[in-house]
Amino acid sequence: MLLELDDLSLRFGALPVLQGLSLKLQPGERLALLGPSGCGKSTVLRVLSGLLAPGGGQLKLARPLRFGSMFQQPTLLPWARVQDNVALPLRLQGMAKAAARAQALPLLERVGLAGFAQALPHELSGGMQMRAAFARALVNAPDVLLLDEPFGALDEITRERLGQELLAWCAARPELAVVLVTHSVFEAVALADRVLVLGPRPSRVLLELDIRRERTSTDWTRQDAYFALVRQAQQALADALREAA
Ligand SMILES: Nc1ncnc2c1ncn2[C@@H]1O[C@H](COP(=O)(O)OP(=O)(O)OP(=O)(O)O)[C@@H](O)[C@H]1O
Repeated sequence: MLLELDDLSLRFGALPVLQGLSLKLQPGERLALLGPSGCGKSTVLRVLSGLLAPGGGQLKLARPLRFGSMFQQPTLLPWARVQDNVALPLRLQGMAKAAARAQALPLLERVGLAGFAQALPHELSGGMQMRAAFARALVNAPDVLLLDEPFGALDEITRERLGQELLAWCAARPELAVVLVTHSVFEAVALADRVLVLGPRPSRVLLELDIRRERTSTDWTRQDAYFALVRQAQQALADALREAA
């Protein structure tokens, strides 16, 4: 076990957001979180990374963990070159500029942006900016990647391609664990090993789907089992939305 949330509860002032939420993450596992808008998915990511303290319950870490994060917007510094944007987490850890830049370069190559190291963010397309954000999330060799709707603002084709690149990256780094927040049931079942459907606020886990048991190595998103799991998650989500309404 890499990390565990045990019976988490959290409120913002008078607003109870999470109540009795438990989850576990194993090394190398990809976990997707689905749930109605505002149910607290981003809040769970903030608790996992230590940005928010649980109100009740516990966050247990197997050891001190490194986290990398990526959001719906690339959040690149507009005045900094792509290479410096990617190197930023290392600079914030105190690494010297030259060393941080050198460490950023192979990641830029890996995400297909080697030729754009000296470009400014506005010179990149939306998909390329997300690639730069992906490289930045990976530059400090994280144990856990926290992804908050990272492909949500992209067109369908770029979205699918980046999803495939995420899977390729995970295959190359078998120890890397991922928590993916998404609104897309299709994306969750396509990319994750396990899918958790959260209920309306105060939120807890309503349904857990184990994708690994069913997943095929090739053409997974064309299999009947894929669509059966998508339907199951859709049903749970529809129930949660009805409850929320
Ligand atoms: N810092 C904060 N202060 C007060 N309320 C907050 C804060 N952060 C989030 N909230 C509230 O907590 C609830 C959960 O927010 P959160 O962003 O975690 O939901 P979400 O499930 O990620 O939403 P969405 O799917 O729409 O992105 C919302 O009602 C939100 O308004």
